[in-house]
Amino acid sequence: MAVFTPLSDAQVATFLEKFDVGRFVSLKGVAAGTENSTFFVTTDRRELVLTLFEQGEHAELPFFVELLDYLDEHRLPVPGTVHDRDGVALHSLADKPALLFPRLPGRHPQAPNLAQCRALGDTLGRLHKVSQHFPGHRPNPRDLHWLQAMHHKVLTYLSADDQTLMKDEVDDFESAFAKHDELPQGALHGDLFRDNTLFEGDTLGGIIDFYNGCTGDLLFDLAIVINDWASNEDGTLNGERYTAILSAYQSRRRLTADERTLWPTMLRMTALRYWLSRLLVVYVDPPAHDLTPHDPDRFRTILKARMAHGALPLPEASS
Ligand SMILES: Nc1ncnc2c1ncn2[C@@H]1O[C@H](COP(=O)(O)OP(=O)(O)OP(=O)(O)O)[C@@H](O)[C@H]1O
Ligand SMILES: N[C@@H](CCO)C(=O)O
Repeated sequence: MAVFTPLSDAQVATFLEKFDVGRFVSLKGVAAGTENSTFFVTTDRRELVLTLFEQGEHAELPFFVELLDYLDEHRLPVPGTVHDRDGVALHSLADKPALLFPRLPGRHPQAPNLAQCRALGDTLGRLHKVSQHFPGHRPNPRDLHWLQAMHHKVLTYLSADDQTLMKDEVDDFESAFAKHDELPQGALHGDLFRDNTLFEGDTLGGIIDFYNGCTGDLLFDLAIVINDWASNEDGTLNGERYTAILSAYQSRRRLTADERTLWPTMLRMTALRYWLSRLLVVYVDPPAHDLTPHDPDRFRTILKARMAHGALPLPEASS
């Protein structure tokens, strides 16, 4: 379930009058999603998505609007926000911050094929190329500093072996990153899992859910993608998907020497980032709503596989 605040047809019809989007026809709550209330809205002119923000830092919403609009202006397949007749995107509805988006086409891929992996790698490479010039600023809220500060909170729930594993890994990341200058920076999606993409066949119709968006190491975003898109059931890397994503990505943006050196560490660090965030949801800060949390062990398995086997060699750019 992902409608925490129900809306009536009349409320939405009145809300839409601020915008030049046509007349209200119908409203449907969207079942997917865990954080916000999402609705599909049909008017006599178009299909829209209405999001009510239920939690998180509302002060950061203007950053997300700027980022989405910037990427949309640069022709990335993201839902740029719909602005009202006065040019305002961010509104309030049912006492919650509200944004209206175009509804993008497609479905989330469960088992992405290689053409879909290439499309994702190519689009992420393009996104990172333009996002290096994005003027906004929001420090990555899930970076190494966060890992250092937060991992203490879950240690008590872990076996002695897992406690050692987590502490040693965080120390290792710290010394690996300390040896290098700052990596290439830009705006990141920050959570680019398969269920935040929409595909029509092999065409990437949209990247959604930018609410982990921030600015920081571009390599962080790429490592999140590889761990979710190119991991086998046992956590090991799927070589074909790995190569398809990374060669398409590098045809848009070649990794620097420092990024190549830190790549195996970044894969481990982003695996631990999700192991930890999922453990925090299960043990420390469970959601108020009755939702099944994501499985933390999935990312422990991925972390252990990266520790055992490292990364596969980085492919060259595809032509
Ligand atoms: N612009 C869009 N076009 C088409 N579908 C969309 C769009 N935005 C959201 N959706 C649909 O609504 C669902 C929930 O949206 P979203 O992922 O933003 O919610 P959320 O509550 O932030 O979820 P979570 O953080 O758990 O992924 C998506 O899985 C997708 O199916
Ligand atoms: N993609 C996240 C959930 C949304 O932030 C996870 O899989 O844990």
